[in-house]
Amino acid sequence: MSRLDVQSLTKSFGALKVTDDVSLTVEPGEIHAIIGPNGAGKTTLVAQLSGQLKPDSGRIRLDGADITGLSMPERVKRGLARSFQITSILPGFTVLENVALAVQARSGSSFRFFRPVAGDAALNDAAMEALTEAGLGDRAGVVASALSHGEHRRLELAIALATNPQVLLLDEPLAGVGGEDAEAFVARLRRFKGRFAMLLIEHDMDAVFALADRVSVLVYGRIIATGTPDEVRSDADVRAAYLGEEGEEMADA
Ligand SMILES: Nc1ncnc2c1ncn2[C@@H]1O[C@H](COP(=O)(O)OP(=O)(O)OP(=O)(O)O)[C@@H](O)[C@H]1O
Repeated sequence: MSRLDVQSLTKSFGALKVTDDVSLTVEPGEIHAIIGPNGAGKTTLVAQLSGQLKPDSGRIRLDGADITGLSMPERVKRGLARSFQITSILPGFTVLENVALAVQARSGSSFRFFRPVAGDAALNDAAMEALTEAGLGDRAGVVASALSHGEHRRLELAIALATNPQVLLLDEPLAGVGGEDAEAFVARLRRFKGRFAMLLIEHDMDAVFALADRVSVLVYGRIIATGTPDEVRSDADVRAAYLGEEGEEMADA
């Protein structure tokens, strides 16, 4: 199992420092959640970890190896995968084809994109296994456009699982998912606990406090606190940063 180690990461957009000297670790098998108000820089941080965005300075290490300069496909090959907040699913393809195609594309072999997926048995087996684990095994042959929103989110999870992650970056996996679907999703993520590490960005405080081993709080690009859910919940700085509705939500969680 792998460990992600982030040291003094910084990133500015013009005069706006969106990632301000961020250091954190995701230990093997750990779920480390990042919470913070809207615009705190959570998505920008994940984009730098996944290789989508280049940091201005700082280092990202996976199992001690410096991956700061690696491309997204190279990071995926080493076991660092990202489940996307923005849906990147092809509506006209089946659920199974979507997983198989995405795995090909994300592992850097996008030139094979239009090769008949049905011919690649190993790829299909891996895709099917990931779908089953994500709770979509019975929808494999359905076109993706027929999926509900909650099923779409599970398909995104399946795509990430199919790349066999050691560290999985989850950017708001519960966005737009409510009620029982959200509870089932949280239960599903809990089952993966210990198998690979997860960095979880999520606004749903119930989910964060139910899942996370540690929580870091990002405010204006800086981590103001890191600790167990209980430690973070009782931290005065964190409560001040979450004044209002979310603060109450945090106190209740
Ligand atoms: N490409 C960009 N160019 C300029 N500014 C950007 C860019 N991307 C993000 N920002 C700004 O950086 C800040 C952090 O944005 P980011 O999306 O990372 O925050 P967030 O914590 O993920 O927010 P949310 O919880 O609303 O998703 C915001 O002020 C945003 O407007």
